[in-house]
Amino acid sequence: MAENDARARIIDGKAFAAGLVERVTAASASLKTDHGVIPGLAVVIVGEDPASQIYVRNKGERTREAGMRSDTHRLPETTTQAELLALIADLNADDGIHGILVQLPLPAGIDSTVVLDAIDPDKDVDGFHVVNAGRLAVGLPGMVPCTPLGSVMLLKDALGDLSGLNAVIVGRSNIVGKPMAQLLLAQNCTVTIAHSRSHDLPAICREADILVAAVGRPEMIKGDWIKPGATIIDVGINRVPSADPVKAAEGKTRVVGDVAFAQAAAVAGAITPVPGGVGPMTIACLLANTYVAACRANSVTPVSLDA
Ligand SMILES: Nc1nc2c(c(=O)[nH]1)N[C@@H](CN(C=O)c1ccc(C(=O)N[C@@H](CCC(=O)O)C(=O)O)cc1)CN2
Repeated sequence: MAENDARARIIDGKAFAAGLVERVTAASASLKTDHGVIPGLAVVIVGEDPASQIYVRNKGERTREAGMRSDTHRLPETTTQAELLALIADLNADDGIHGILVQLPLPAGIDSTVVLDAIDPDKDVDGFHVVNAGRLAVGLPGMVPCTPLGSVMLLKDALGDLSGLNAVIVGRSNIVGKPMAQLLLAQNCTVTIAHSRSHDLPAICREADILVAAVGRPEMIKGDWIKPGATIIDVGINRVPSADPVKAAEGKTRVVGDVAFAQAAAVAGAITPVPGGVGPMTIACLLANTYVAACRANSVTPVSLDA
């Protein structure tokens, strides 16, 4: 089979995310009608990072389209940590705001751990607060990080029951790798977290029924690292020069994942594309978390957002 003869099923994260957003929109409308509550999300961005500006604009648009309140706080690059913490304190105290998100990365000089841990854990719709990491680890209800949450939704939709499957996660970040491991453990998978220092990474990956790539290295995971029929979740979003040398010389770029897609798709059973796989689930899950936070703040039982 030629390298680009894809035979894996393509997991359409864009379509799944659109369905989830529809369900969140309907649930939020009922929350307003039945309880007079409009979910409110505050997004804080510091500095001018161009990619972050786009993500934040998209979050604002999606939030308003879902019928929620959206406040965006754009702070200059020169903002001090104390000023940012003061804004977070105000948002923590604002009863109309149920979700607070500080866009990452933050400028050098601001300690993101201190900032994220200043957010009220019940408003921490990113699920990055240490209290939410702890809740996830011990199986208590909390806020679950959006990218891992969306990835598990895609896996359950693709495979049904995940019990007993071997899951290998490549990447040990606090915002993807570690919470992904907790979520897959909760689904009764046998979980391995591998990383750049793991010995014989290809051999570890070849054991995976479910392979989650979250390393941030363009196309690092090759086709011969993949067990035939495995399900691949590619969390990577890497901007690289265009494949067309003329366009590349003009500075044009394209987005690729952490997995060499064509090679992997020739071996895997199912795979998320980049773009259009896990990425769209991140914002859809952010809206879902904001809806759930608004329900909890008003002692309302959230409706199921399952498909
Ligand atoms: N506070 C947070 N900061 C950041 C997060 C986060 O979840 N919380 N994640 C990323 C950025 N991000 C959202 O903020 C994000 C990135 C990418 C996508 C997405 O849908 N990507 C598209 C491709 C986009 C492209 O072509 O450039 C896709 O995969 O289809 C959504 C959200 C870092 N910061």
